[in-house]
Amino acid sequence: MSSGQLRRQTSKDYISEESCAECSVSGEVAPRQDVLCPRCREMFKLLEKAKAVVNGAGALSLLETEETRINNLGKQNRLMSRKINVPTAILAPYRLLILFRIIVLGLYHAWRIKNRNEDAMCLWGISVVCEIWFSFSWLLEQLPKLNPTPNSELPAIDVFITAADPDKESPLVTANTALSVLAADYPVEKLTCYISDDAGSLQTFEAIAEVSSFAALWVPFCRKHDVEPRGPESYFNLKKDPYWNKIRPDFVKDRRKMKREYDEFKVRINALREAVRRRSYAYNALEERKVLPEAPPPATWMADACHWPATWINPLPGHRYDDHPPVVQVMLSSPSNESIPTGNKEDGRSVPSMDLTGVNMRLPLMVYIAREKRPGFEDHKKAGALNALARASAIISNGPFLLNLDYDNYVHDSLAFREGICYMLDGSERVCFVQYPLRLDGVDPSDRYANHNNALFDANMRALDGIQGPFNLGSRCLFRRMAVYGFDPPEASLQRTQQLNASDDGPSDQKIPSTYSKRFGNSTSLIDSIPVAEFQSRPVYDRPQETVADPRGPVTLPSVAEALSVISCSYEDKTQWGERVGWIYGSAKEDVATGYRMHNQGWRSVYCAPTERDFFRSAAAPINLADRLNQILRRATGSVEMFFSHRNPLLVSPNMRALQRLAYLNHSANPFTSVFLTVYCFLPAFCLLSGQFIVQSISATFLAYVLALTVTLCILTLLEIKWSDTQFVDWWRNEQMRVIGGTSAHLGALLQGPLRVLTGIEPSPTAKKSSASADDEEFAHLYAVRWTWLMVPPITIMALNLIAVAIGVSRTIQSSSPEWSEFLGGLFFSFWVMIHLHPFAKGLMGRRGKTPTVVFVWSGLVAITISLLWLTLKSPSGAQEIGGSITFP
Ligand SMILES: O=c1ccn([C@@H]2O[C@H](COP(=O)(O)OP(=O)(O)O[C@H]3O[C@H](CO)[C@@H](O)[C@H](O)[C@H]3O)[C@@H](O)[C@H]2O)c(=O)[nH]1
Repeated sequence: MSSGQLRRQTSKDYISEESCAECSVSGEVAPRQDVLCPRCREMFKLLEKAKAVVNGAGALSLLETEETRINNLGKQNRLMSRKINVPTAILAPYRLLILFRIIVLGLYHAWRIKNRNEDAMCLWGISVVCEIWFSFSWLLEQLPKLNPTPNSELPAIDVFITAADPDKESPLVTANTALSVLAADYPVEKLTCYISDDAGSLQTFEAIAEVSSFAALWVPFCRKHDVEPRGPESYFNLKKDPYWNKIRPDFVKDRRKMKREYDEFKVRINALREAVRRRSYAYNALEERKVLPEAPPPATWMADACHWPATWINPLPGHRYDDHPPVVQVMLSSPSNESIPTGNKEDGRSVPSMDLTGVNMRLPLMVYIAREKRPGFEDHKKAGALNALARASAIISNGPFLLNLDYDNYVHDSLAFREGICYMLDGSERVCFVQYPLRLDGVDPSDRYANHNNALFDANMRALDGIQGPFNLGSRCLFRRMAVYGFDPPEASLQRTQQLNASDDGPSDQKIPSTYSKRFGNSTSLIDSIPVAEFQSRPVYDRPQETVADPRGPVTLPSVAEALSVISCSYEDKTQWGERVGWIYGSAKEDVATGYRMHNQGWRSVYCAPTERDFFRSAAAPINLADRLNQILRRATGSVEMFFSHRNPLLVSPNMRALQRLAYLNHSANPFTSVFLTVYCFLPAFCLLSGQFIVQSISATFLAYVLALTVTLCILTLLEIKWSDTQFVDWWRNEQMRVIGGTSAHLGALLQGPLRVLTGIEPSPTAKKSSASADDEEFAHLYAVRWTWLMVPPITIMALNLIAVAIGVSRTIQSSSPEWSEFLGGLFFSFWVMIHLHPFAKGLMGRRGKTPTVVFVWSGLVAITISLLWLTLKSPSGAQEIGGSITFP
């Protein structure tokens, strides 16, 4: 199939006109080549050629032939995406307000520095430093939002699903993700689904085998009745009427049959754990010896009594539990395949795909991959798994685009792949990846811990889309394979190739593919699959047929053997995988680091987040307070690591735009705000305890500044809510989590980050609550109270503020000359802190008041210690009267 046909397919239903969206010229020629769409650019070149054949007889016929060619080209290559600007009525006041607020902030800080609080220099000094940092931090966050794009109304492959541990990540959830990919609306011969199983677990393998059988029913059902979403769990759990808009009379019968089949499928998947356990050596050993052998790892037998190849029968000394040999197994063959070759085992399953009426229907290719794990080799977690998938897929299917999904991120809208791929094919050869937002199922209705994170997904990422593009967020990201391989964007690549050709020396790894082995490793099949750099700079439709057409032939045994070799542990030795090639190693945030490398090379990314539809959703979310704090801790640790690494955004190359650089700087420096924020949250308590305030007197000037800063912030927020199409409640939850995370997990990250840079210890993964594993009570996990040391600072802040309010009230009431303004200032300030910590307090209470006693003991002790410390510091003589009646020794 030609690229033109592919484009026409992907643009189906979206483009009804032929005019150029970039230059707004229909069939005419605009003067500047750099603002033209590919079609107009061709027209422009054509006129230039015609002019060159001055008055010659050939001019007219040349013009006619070229015109016909371009018209055909134009028809095939209509633009499929367009950028919609934020209305000026919102953007202009938004930018003006930012400017105005910067001026007010400048004046406010000057005023604050000039007007010292001589009575409480300590309070004054700390508050001024904190406020200056907040302004700096606000600037870092606000400036990249100067040029947002609201929504992209747009019309997507080698899909990677990563799974790590079937005990923590339900195989049923992984199976649902795989089914949603297989049922996506994309040409089956163009779609390959890879499931990476880092545990090499037979349980996951057999679940995927079940998927391949069930897909033969599920995919035809989805296509026949056009059902959405195409993950069966989410489809059968839909709250809306399933029969709405369905006109085929056999729908009711088919749906009932599918529901029965899916229930049986679930039972089979859920029974696998026990079934596999019974077949494992470890289980037998446990049964016999009543102890689980620590090492060597257990050998396991498959259902047909064959040895499961991802376990050793005779393990070597030193093998750990999760060590295993590599496995590549083609579970569903591509349409052109006659037989299914397997790596390590001979019993390939071929599943006939029958639709509900008994007619054969083709299914996409599906491959199970477990990369090798051995003692002495670092596995690099998810980044390592993705790099192994990138190499194996290059040999098996070599799709020019890669889409990666966490085990729980299923395709919610069947058009998701088509939409994303349109951005890639639109002549936007500089686009390295298209990022989709994360939308969650199973979050409590009030979204207590801001799990939906709409401020990030709908405001910050959209804002970056107006600069150089959103960050890579780890999952739901469609990559250009060449960008993953670490190549420069087309123009830079072309320039470099030309320079190299001219000078004919230098590090020519883009010119002489023989040096590729140092970069990509020794697999000749892998190196042969990399198209030569020359085609990088040409539009997709202008490249030789073989670089854009389906490169997949039948998956042969030699290619499976080669795929096995590139997923061995030692393959990456002395190569650039994990550094200049593939996903970056050594970072808790391999995603952001990988996207950062690409932006630094001059690539741009695109955000694909239409408001009216969710392309991907996640079936699991950390809705428990402790889990959420640990998730924030892990992410913030990645940010701190980035700050202290050679990827510090202050050191970027000139290829990265200034505002994009600021956005990365804000991302990596953000946890430092926690120090100032924590100190600032203690200030109201200190104010109330001491009877002082952060300014000497609450004057009209001070109030005017506070009012101006608050009002501008409110209007900015309203405008931001408007252009990002979010709700006020999303913004407010985000603000609360910013304070909760800032006073807990971010502080932890500041301790853990540098330690990790020095020691390289990996943080533990995030625990998530899967909606597919139903609890007796809905959102029961939300109310479970679990202790983590990250809770100590916010508990202390709350306790101290409460004690201070009590002391402040008592002193003011009993005093003969009460300092009302200082008291009210401190009270308001304290209230501000407490309402931000409200979700945290609720999280501590649980549902039935089952808060661990340690929480109260800790909070009481720390709060009393700090109060006494403060009073002692205030009164060196050792005795001071507070409020006339309360005295401290
Ligand atoms: O050794 C590993 C560890 C994890 N995974 C998979 O990676 C995905 C993410 O897991 P993990 O990183 O433990 O969970 P989270 O903390 O939830 O990950 C968030 O944060 C990561 C780092 O920023 C991103 O890559 C993820 O997309 C994002 O969901 C899951 O599908 C895992 O199965 C592996 O394949 N191998």
